[in-house]
Amino acid sequence: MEGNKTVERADILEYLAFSTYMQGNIRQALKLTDELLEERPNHQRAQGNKVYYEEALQQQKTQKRGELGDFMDEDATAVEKEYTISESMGEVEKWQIERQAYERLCRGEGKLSPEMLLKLHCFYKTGPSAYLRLSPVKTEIAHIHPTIYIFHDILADSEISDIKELATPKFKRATVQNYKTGELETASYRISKSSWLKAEDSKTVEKVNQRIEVITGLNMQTAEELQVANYGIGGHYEPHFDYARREEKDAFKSLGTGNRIATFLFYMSDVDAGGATVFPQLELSLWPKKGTAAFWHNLHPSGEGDTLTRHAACPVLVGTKWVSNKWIHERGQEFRRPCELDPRAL
Ligand SMILES: O=C(O)CCC(=O)C(=O)O
Ligand SMILES: [Fe+2]
Repeated sequence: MEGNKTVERADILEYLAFSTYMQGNIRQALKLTDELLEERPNHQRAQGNKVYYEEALQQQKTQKRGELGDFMDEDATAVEKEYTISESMGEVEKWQIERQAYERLCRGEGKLSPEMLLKLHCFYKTGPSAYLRLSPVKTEIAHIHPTIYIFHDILADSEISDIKELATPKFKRATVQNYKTGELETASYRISKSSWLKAEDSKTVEKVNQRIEVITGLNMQTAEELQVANYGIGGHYEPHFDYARREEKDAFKSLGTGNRIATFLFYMSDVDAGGATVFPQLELSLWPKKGTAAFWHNLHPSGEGDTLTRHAACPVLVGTKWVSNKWIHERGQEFRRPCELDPRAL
């Protein structure tokens, strides 16, 4: 990419401004146009667009005052489209803040605090099982409280090709669960293709499941099958929890294995640009690297959901992104990750 100088920065800024405008974020479109004009003060279309965006912004402000009250910020256009229905202003504002963090982290502009950075470290995980003693796993701590682990060189290229080959013929558009009706449906906030692989499907899938068990110390008997997902350009999954909240109707009921206690996420490709997994409340972006995996607990040891684990898959900008997820459930972990009475215990 670095060597490819065929596109002018000014052109990128112009297109980016227009597409940002089309998504409803006029203020950002104006900001990008100002940036373009700083570089090219005589850019005619940019001069015209600036006036146009300024007027649109003014118009939007007047409209919004009528609809939502004086304190609504103009940046909320995109928010409004999906969120006005019955949510209170507090919810809208929260959504807006999260949206800004999501976009910032996707651009790679997250900043972990110096205190956090001091605590991050790497080590070889050598126990407790004999497997790990013989074959230690390169482990990186990417965040503390909640602890987010990155395991390096955890999948071989040959295993990745096997998994891709098995998954591809079964791909379907990915769905989400409607939290009111419990139905699975497609949604514009999750764009990818996915399929599920059983351990019985192949020796590779069976071995991969065993590896997750050894590394996490958690029981795989109650885990979901291995989900494989592929994101094309623009593919993404907006901020969400992997675990079910109390108000969600019958989530995971048919499985009978409780909530999703933990997530194990394999990266099965590098991504040329975009495609990070981001945690908006943690200032954390994880960049896909073929053969690595991320792991975190979604629930506190009390069984209470850890809201800080809310995360998203950023849009792929260049290239394609492959991941596979193993969602590990509560049942079967009673002695491996014992409960705590304190709801917030770590
Ligand atoms: O693809 C990613 O980076 C994250 C995917 C994810 O969060 C999910 O499928 O639940
Ligand atoms: Fe997720």
